[in-house]
Amino acid sequence: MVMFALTALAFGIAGLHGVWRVLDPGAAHRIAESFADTSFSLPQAAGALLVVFVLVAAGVFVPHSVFSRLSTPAGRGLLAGGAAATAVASVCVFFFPVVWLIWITALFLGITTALLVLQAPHLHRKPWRTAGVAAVLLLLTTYAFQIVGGTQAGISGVRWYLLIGAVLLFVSSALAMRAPAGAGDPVTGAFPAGSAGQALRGPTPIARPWACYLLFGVLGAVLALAQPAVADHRFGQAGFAVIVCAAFLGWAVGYEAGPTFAPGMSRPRLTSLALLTAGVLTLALGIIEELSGKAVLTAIVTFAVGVGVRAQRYDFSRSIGVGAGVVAALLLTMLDLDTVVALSENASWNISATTVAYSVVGLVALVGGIIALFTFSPHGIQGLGVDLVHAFRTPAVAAERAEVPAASELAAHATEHVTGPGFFIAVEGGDGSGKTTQIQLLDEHLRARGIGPVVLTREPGGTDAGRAIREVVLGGSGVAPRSEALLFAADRAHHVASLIGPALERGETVITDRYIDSSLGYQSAGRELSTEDIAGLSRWATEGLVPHLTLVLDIDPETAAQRTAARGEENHLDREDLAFRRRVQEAFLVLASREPSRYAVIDANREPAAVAADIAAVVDAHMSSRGDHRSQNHPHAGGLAAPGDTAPCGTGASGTAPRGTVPSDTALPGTAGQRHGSATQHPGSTAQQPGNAAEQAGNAAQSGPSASASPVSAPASDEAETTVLGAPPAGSATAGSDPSEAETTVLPASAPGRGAPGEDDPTTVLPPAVPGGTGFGEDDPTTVLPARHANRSAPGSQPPLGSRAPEPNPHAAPRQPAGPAASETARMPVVVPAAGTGPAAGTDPAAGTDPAAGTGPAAGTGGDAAADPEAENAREMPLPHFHQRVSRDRLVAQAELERQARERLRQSRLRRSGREQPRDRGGYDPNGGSR
Ligand SMILES: Nc1ncnc2c1ncn2[C@@H]1O[C@H](COP(=O)(O)OP(=O)(O)OP(=O)(O)O)[C@@H](O)[C@H]1O
Ligand SMILES: Cc1cn([C@H]2C[C@H](O)[C@@H](COP(=O)(O)O)O2)c(=O)[nH]c1=O
Repeated sequence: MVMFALTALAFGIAGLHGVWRVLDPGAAHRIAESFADTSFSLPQAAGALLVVFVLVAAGVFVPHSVFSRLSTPAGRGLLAGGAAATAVASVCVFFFPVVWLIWITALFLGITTALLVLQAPHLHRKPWRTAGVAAVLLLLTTYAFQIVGGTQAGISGVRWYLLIGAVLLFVSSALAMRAPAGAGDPVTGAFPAGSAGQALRGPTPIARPWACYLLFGVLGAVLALAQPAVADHRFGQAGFAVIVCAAFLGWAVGYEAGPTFAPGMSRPRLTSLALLTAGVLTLALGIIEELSGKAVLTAIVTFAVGVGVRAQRYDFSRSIGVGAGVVAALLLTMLDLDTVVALSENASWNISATTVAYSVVGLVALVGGIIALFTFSPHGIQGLGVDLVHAFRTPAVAAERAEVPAASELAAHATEHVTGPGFFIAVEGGDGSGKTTQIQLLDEHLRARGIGPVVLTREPGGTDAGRAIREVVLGGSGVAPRSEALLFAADRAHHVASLIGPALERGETVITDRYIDSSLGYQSAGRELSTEDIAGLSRWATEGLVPHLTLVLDIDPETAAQRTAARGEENHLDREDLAFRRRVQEAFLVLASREPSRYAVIDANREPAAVAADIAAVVDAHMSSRGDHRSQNHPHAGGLAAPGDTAPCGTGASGTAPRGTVPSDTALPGTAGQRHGSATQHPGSTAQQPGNAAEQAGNAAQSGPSASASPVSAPASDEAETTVLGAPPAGSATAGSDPSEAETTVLPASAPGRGAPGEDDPTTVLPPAVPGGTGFGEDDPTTVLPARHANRSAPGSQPPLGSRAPEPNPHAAPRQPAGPAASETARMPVVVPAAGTGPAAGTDPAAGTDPAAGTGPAAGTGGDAAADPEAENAREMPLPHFHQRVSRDRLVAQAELERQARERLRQSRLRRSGREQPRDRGGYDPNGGSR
């Protein structure tokens, strides 16, 4: 907002300046004369600028490895020294503005920046915040000078600006020295606000990041060309500041808006179109010869860059792209070019070096954008029209992708099952965090309190079938990542259906050593599989059952690694490297920060007894706030909650295990996917409003008796070292109970086992072919189209809704034979999973008819995804694709189809009341038994 206001102000001043010039024609003449007098040479200036840039870059890059070995106090001392040295050099430039002094200052500046980034990496993440403020300062300084002394005076403004910078550097140097030791050092269990998404996203490589490099290249070029263009067109130094401000502004808005921008468009396509747009507008930048036009176009170009790069998960250095763009642009500017091309009798085009530079960069981006349109998306240009038509609409699917799924899906799931009155605890944490040890201690604690029965179980391997799966998935060197994900989900499905669900129905307390979050941590954050798919898979496997309480044992990954190494029994996952462990650990923390009412983060670096004491306190608080109805070994003491009951605390539905809130966007916190954690409720009961940790903490403070009675306090933020997350407000919100909210989900990704379209139903919106496949993810390459007579090919394909009993048993899903055998023959070649997208690939008879289907290893070949570049790309774009040519009429009808599908879904949920009886009982004791 500050940037906006200041830039608006600057434009206002520019406007006034223009008026003044119009009112005083002599002034314009004088300015032109003063330029004519100078011996300014653009090629030389561009060369000098290039050296400045290279020296800054050298300073930023070269010493990293040296500095990173320094201890914190030494690093801080060096930072203070660097700032002081830069300040001294800047003062020297002020008095002796010679070019070699400017270069020395540039080198110092680079080194100081490198030191700063090492000490405070978060400062580097959104450069427009810091550089933007500097640009606005420059704008104000140079305008002030130009208004008083004319265009030429703007140059003196730059010198004074340098002096202001020097003073600020002296001050910051002193502050850096005085900062208390340890300030800003990371603490376990905490992550800097805003960095969670980045932390969890981790280094997610994309197969072909060249489009992102090109986008950053355009950004570098337009920034670098601002000064030469200004000199070329004699806009004055303030003109430079205007263009730079516009560039930062556009970039910032684009980057922030990126995840939600054009929600109806697939992300690879958005990136491609952004590149294409940036190319066209950069070309235009070369043609336009007027300041405000240049500034506005620059802002739109950088906006496109922001949107385009943010639409991708990426793991590459933006500095490389920006650096290449800067160097290319400045080298082109050094060409000594100045030609006038007559366009007509009255119009001519002045081709200068900057014009050429803009044009070349724009052309490269334009060509790159066109190539990206064909190759970046797995679909090529197929469906481009659909994406364009739907780009700015927020159909249900697009809305899910953008912002809302958790709440709506919760509401949807809440109507499906009522689980028994038991209490469900999951213990999560990295390998060696002490889960097994703590579960034993918790069991003892509950036993001492007279709470029982308590079922101790684990994943994988809580059941007989699960033990066989454990052997497969953890034995030897493991299986392919996707198989791994499916096997964990398979174990979980059976675990819930045969052990956890029935135990909860009986009113028992279930403590599981790992649950859904482990899949999100290991397979999504760790293995870097799509979070959407992993969440969807678990959601489907568990039919949305989530624990009342999840205890996250937060441990320094190095300590945990030492513990597992000392213990001696390591599986292949235990032996993953530290980066992997860190990603897993951070994923748990992100998940916990989403739903503080359902999570507690415990510092597990401490002695077992201290950890156990915290856990006992948290569990006691949660249990007592629920009425602790099982404390007399009295199964079903709590009974089933009647619709309309109010949950005594926000841990879930009243007396029931909550269903549904499997976070589906863990890779995107702080972005479009920043969906708030939620708890679900039995219909009619109060539901917790989606909200962030801080909001919920705030709510808790004002909440009713249950919250205030709890000995556990809600955290003020998610940065507490040991975050003991307390009970949320009793009547915190009611939004989730609004049936209309359920309607915001069209056949959610969570439900491959239900809601399949009826073949006889012409108004069915095709559900996803794989869990999570509705396209909610940032990396979703598809637009979901309505389809008729299409069959699902998801794991556990279901018969169409129309063929099911009128009152379908919601537990029926897992019983359906999975895989190809269950797929019915498609009457139309509609569902063709993309190459390598999952188990369904190759199962559709239409696969052979689609060119894309045969390209990937999964299309019937069963090849290794990791080995194949195509498959590697598919790994990033793992959602199903609907290769159907869509008629215009159908597109027009889509909104109506979705509405009808929603209505039917809502009706069918309302009708559902069946409940499956347990089929398989088992139990797990970490020591081999159960009690
Ligand atoms: N608080 C603690 N301090 C030191 N050592 C501990 C602590 N808790 C557990 N340990 C030891 O660390 C090792 C791993 O503990 P434990 O098996 O409980 O962890 P885990 O999280 O269940 O591991 P995994 O996930 O690999 O099964 C064991 O040797 C255990 O004795
Ligand atoms: C449930 C689940 C587990 N894992 C991994 C995590 C561990 O490395 C092993 C289980 O070993 P433990 O000694 O029983 O903790 O499996 C996973 O990657 N994904 C999951 O969903």
